[in-house]
Amino acid sequence: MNGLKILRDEIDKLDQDMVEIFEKRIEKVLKIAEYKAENNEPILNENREKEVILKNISRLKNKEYSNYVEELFNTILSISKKIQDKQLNTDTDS
Ligand SMILES: O=C(O)C(=O)C[C@]1(C(=O)O)C=C[C@@H](O)C=C1
Repeated sequence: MNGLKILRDEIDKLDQDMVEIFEKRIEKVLKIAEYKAENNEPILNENREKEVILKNISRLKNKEYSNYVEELFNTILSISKKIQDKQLNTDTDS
């Protein structure tokens, strides 16, 4: 096995872990959507989003990646809101 193959296999494993974690995160996001629907809370919580981004930037060993982690979490948060919105609207329609 050459070096490139080894590295790609390692990336594949990390990607697999990320997808698993992503699905677990979505499960929690869906539960929060339920809570929000029951308590008439809006999907968007800007303060919480800022907290999530800052907390995860602070976890970086290499702060040079700060902007990338911010970009990553903005994407994750945007997906969360899409999923919550879809769930809430599907529930209302049914
Ligand atoms: O914590 C919440 O209120 C959520 O709905 C979860 C979440 C997230 O994905 O972390 C999603 C949307 C909100 O704007 C903030 C955070």
